[in-house]
Amino acid sequence: RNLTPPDPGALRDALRAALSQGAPGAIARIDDGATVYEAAEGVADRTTRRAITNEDRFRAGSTTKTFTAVVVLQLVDEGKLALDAPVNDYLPGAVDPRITVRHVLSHRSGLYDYPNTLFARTVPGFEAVRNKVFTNQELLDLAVARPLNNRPGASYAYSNTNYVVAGMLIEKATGRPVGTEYRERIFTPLGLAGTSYVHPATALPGRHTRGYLRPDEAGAPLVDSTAQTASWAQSAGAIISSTRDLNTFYSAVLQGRLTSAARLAEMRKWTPVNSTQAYGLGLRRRDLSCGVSAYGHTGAVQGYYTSAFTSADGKRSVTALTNTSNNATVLSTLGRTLEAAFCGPAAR
Ligand SMILES: CC1(C)S[C@@H]2[C@H](NC(=O)CCCC[C@H](NC(=O)C[NH3+])C(=O)[O-])C(=O)N2[C@H]1C(=O)[O-]
Repeated sequence: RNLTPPDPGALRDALRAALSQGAPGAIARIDDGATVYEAAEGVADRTTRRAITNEDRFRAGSTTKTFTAVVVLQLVDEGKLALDAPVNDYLPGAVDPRITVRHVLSHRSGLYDYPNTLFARTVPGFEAVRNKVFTNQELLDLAVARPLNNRPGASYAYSNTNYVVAGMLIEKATGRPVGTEYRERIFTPLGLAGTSYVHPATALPGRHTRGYLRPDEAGAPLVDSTAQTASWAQSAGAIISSTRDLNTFYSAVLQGRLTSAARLAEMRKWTPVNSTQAYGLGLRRRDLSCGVSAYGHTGAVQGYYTSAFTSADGKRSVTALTNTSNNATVLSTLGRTLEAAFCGPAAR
């Protein structure tokens, strides 16, 4: 399907709206074949007032889940994991014996989402973990202390625990840390020079935007959440990236450059989330108002909201970032960058 050209004005307007709703800064980049559109509004640093640009790296949150799913699917291609095998075949006694690898990648395992407990109170919860280093088992223990949300396979229920388990599967199958697998299987082959996995280091490498967490209490000042281990997230959300790199990555995923065609087809087996959204394996599908569907993921880690999506053929991608979080209005506004990228002026 030939897409209408992107609407740079709508892209800029979406970022300006995010600033009016509390984001100190916002950036977005569209890669449409060889044509690049960029927008940037506001500041990367509220103290120095330095302007944010698309050169600024950021905590990419749950877009990490797509990287993790790609590595798991590569291991399936290599015969080291099987999608419909029980997780416990690889991690004895780890979870309910009915849960399969496919269940965790599609958020249908029923495993409890432990951030609901950790971050029930936003800033106290964050301050309690920002310098902590968790083992995967400690995070899993937080989850299995609670009953399953649903019978494994019965329904969709988003849970970071699923991608902690996926990271454990990668490390068991390869004998290496997930960061090594990300780097050797994805970052280096795709030339993602602005993308890294530095857990548990708290500093973001290279030029980056600071992140600002909005407290629950109305009117309370933003909290600078830039420095954190992100250890609560790891293979569920600790990758650092850039707008350029996430556009390159999602384009490569949908063009089948990282997995076999059969495994990409598995990624695109959809579980409905609502009337306009579905979840595959580490991949979201968003059905837009203009009839176009976009494929990618969103992310929320303290101080950073990310949205990264590409077209069905991977030829047009858009990534956007605001350097604030715990602000549902801003997260919703970030979704407008999809309409700007894939629906063109008619959507305004
Ligand atoms: C489904 C999401 C949006 S949330 C999920 C994951 N992030 C988390 O689970 C952390 C959420 C708490 C972070 C914090 N919020 C609170 O503390 C609220 N009390 C904030 O906003 O910075 C991620 O990333 N995913 C996004 C995704 O996949 O799109």
